[in-house]
Amino acid sequence: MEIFDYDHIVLLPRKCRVDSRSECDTSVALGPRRFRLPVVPANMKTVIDESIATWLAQNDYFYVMHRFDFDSVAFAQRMRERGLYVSISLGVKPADYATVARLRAIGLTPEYITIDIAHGHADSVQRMLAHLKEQLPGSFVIAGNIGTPEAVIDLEQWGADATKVGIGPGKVCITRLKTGFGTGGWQLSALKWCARVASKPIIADGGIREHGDIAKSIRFGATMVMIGSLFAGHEESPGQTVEVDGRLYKEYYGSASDFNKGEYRHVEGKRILEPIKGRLADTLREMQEDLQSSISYAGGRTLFDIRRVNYVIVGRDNAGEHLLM
Ligand SMILES: NC(=O)C1=CN([C@@H]2O[C@H](COP(=O)(O)OP(=O)(O)OC[C@H]3O[C@@H](n4cnc5c(N)ncnc54)[C@H](OP(=O)(O)O)[C@@H]3O)[C@@H](O)[C@H]2O)C=CC1
Ligand SMILES: Nc1nc2c(ncn2[C@@H]2O[C@H](COP(=O)(O)O)[C@@H](O)[C@H]2O)c(=O)[nH]1
Repeated sequence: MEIFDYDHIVLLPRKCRVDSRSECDTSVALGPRRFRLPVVPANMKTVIDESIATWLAQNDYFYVMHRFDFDSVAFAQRMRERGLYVSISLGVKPADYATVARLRAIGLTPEYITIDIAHGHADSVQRMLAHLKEQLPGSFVIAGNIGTPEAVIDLEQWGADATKVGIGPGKVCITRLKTGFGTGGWQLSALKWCARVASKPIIADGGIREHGDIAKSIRFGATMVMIGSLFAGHEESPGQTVEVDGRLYKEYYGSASDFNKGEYRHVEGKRILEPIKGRLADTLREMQEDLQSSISYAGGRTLFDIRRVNYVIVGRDNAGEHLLM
């Protein structure tokens, strides 16, 4: 198996089929809706809050609200009152079952539910998937996080409508250091490996450092990418603003960090500072423009035309040209 990450891959252009990049369509369907970009901010406390979720939903972007110290049912009701789609996160503990019961009691079926735990290839996820399919059958359920083809096959069989791939590639992840496990350092080839067996959409989660990494994820089988660090440093990001030597930063911490948990137990995340770089809307616009360029370099007009291109591996022992998957 080839092992590589985002840094090691360059995609190869094909003859251009458009006169302007504005002809290239970056939109993607996921479940019941179509979104402007195959990009979703991570469901983390320092990346998304209710006001960002509302803005994203109003502007046809996908969002997944985080689940930490947060009433997901009240949030879902407020989104409904605003006429917006609902996309929440769940764990697998009794409190998460209580959330499902409350949603059912008020007759509110979220369009999207993301089951999001550290080791998603687990009986606890199978039980929650079965429960959701019984109690809220109208919801599109994303389950993770996982990092192997076996896990993709199991989660899909257990009822997941999409899987989320990525264990430890994130910027504030320390899973690989603390446990020795994960897809950190080879996330892109782990994605390729998982995509080969997937029959449903994959969300590639973690390790995106440049806008071009979005196109690379699509090339290797992702339908959507989840991004934390690139979104955490905006003016409206929920993390605390910190000034260091006259420069402004936003704090960005892992969901499994002591900063999120409030205690130092089973810590697999850390806290860093991201330089503040303007407004979220401007970054999303730039991502869209860059992805339109990617589609044009792929000789395409629509997002998944990117999957047709060849690639080279650079800066690795096994460098060389590679044909289609
Ligand atoms: N993508 C990644 O690499 C990682 C992401 N995270 C994120 O951090 C957040 C918190 O995650 P998590 O702590 O799982 O959520 P929760 O605190 O909701 O815990 C979920 C459940 O899974 C159990 N659990 C957690 N890790 C393992 C494991 N390795 N083996 C067996 N059981 C486990 C927990 O029990 P107990 O605590 O008693 O073991 C708990 O019952 C999530 O958003 C998750 O996605 C966390 C780590 C890695
Ligand atoms: N191992 C850990 N992974 C975490 C933690 N908190 C979040 N995450 C994952 O990181 C991505 C974001 O990655 P980035 O490279 O875009 O910054 C996020 O979606 C989670 O899957 C954590 O505490 N430990």
